[in-house]
Amino acid sequence: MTTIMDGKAVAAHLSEKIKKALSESDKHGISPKVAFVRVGERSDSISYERAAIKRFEKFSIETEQYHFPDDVSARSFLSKFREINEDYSINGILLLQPLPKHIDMKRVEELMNPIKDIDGMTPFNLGQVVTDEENRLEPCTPAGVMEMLEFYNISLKGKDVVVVGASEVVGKPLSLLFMNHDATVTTCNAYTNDLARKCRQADIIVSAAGVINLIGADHVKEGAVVVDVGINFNDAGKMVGDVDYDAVRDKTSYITPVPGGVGAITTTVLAYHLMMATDYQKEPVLFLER
Ligand SMILES: Nc1nc2c(c(=O)[nH]1)N[C@@H](CN(C=O)c1ccc(C(=O)N[C@@H](CCC(=O)O)C(=O)O)cc1)CN2
Repeated sequence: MTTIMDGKAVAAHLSEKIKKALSESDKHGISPKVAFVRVGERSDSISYERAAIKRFEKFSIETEQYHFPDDVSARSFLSKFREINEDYSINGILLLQPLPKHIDMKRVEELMNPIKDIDGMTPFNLGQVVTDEENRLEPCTPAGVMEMLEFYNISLKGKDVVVVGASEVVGKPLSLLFMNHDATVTTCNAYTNDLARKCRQADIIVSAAGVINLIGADHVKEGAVVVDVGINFNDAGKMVGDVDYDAVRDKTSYITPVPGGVGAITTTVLAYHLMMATDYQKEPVLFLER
């Protein structure tokens, strides 16, 4: 029997913790604020930002949006970014990725205050994933995958995991999170030979490649867990994942749909990270239960 993993249920569970933290922070007169920073008009960035704003509004969390044209000079962008970073009223920053090529992402990552980095992209926060520190700010999508697996009591120790996609925002940190749980991880990329054979060896497959129908029935062994992190839009403008869901579903023990799977958790993780970030910034007034 296949269990369809429900991202909304996981998000609802996490939302309770956020509401509790918000009510505690309110008692101390603390109102968290998040800044969204976007350069250009990429449709994936716009839809992620829109979804995140909607989520924050549901929690009545204040948001500020900073939009720059695609051709903004690197100098002028970095100068404004510095201001946002140093603004004491802003507790968390989400920088929509990717940036246009003429802006050096490494410069921005190094510049961002790790304590405001609610999407865990700075070298400091990624380093904390490597060393498996507690209470860290990790990238939201990988964190959402872990929340999903934990919610459904899927054990990771000793499991063979294949992560398809090696991006800095999802694939690489996600592979590290699995390693921290004592899983054996294979990280595949666009050059991987015989992807189907590698995937068939996996107890858990996570696809984060951004390629429609990349994972078919031939990639999945009977009883495997399949997590689809892909957010793609097909020719009809419908949101679809990387997995050929109808072809794969009956072979799996657990599977995530798109939409309604991991994507439905990510923005709630972002809100939770904002509470963590605010909590650190307001020490010694700690209001988040750990
Ligand atoms: N700083 C980052 N920027 C971007 C990231 C990221 O992880 N960090 N990822 C992409 C995300 N993305 C498209 O590529 C994207 C993600 C989520 C949504 C969305 O509409 N989410 C909905 C629910 C979707 C679902 O149920 O699966 C929601 O959260 O309510 C759109 C696009 C872009 N940039």
